[in-house]
Amino acid sequence: MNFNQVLLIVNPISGDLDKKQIIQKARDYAKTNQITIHLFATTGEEDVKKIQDRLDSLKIERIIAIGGDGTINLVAKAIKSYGIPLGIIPAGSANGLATNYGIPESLEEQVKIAFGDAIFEMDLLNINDDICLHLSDLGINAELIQNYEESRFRGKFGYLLQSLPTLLTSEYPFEFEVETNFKKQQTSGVLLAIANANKYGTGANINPNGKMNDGKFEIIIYRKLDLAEIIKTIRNETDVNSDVVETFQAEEAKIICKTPVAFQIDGEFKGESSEVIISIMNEKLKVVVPAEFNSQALQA
Ligand SMILES: Nc1ncnc2c1ncn2[C@@H]1O[C@H](COP(=O)(O)OP(=O)(O)OP(=O)(O)O)[C@@H](O)[C@H]1O
Repeated sequence: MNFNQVLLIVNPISGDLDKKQIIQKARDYAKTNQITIHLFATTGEEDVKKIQDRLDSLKIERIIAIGGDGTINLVAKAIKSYGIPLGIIPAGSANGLATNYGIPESLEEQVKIAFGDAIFEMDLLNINDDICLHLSDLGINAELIQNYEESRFRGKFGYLLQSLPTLLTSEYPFEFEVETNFKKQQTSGVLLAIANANKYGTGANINPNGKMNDGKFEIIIYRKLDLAEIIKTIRNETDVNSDVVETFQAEEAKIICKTPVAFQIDGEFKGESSEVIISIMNEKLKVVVPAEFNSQALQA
């Protein structure tokens, strides 16, 4: 281990989970390896600036984030220009990025990986001047996130509870004009995803051929709600019907919605949007991943 100063960033409310045990495991691991831990608990107010203040005053060499996708997103926003590797201990209701990296369920292993030395440099997307690591979308999934955020119930159960009401009240299909550096087209669909990664936190693999370090992203359009095709996607079958799902790659893109459509980035609802502009950021994020992920990614 060639580092000593670690900033442990914990979201105390994510996933409706108590983080004491996770923090203790990280402290135990650090103590055994003569590593110093600095603890920062997010507050939901100006966390990006507060994290940067810590990085400016302490000589931090490794950051470990404990939270869900929203937490990882805000940490990435804070640290992207510092070049410090980020370990992830998933503890949210949605842990999509951790699912993409194959971070295991066992806390023991998660801690070991977060302190480990397999580093993957991932692309970051700039979407309407916000940062996106994982997946963003317009349409029915963002409506589900909006309904979840407005409801009283947190965690996975909260999402389940909002699924049916979202389906019943959604005014899909939505009309999109998509312009990339390669083509321009009019289309309509229930969901338009902008994918840096492959899978949602549920494991649904909507973008099996996407790579997080290729300087590109994928636009995936679900034209209609077709259960058979959705099941194929979840099972990771690649012969999805192109009448239902269309995927194409881009390096930059602009999406115009005929009427404003619900929009989310990395699981955080961003309101309704009628224009979405996407590009790849100059900065990359160094993520500490399981060694197996890196050996597969570098072979591919
Ligand atoms: N102490 C806090 N109190 C309230 N909100 C917080 C706090 N710390 C961070 N947040 C907010 O938590 C959100 C990130 O939560 P994250 O996505 O990591 O967990 P989650 O369990 O998946 O979240 P959610 O249940 O909202 O989907 C961010 O919007 C962030 O601003």
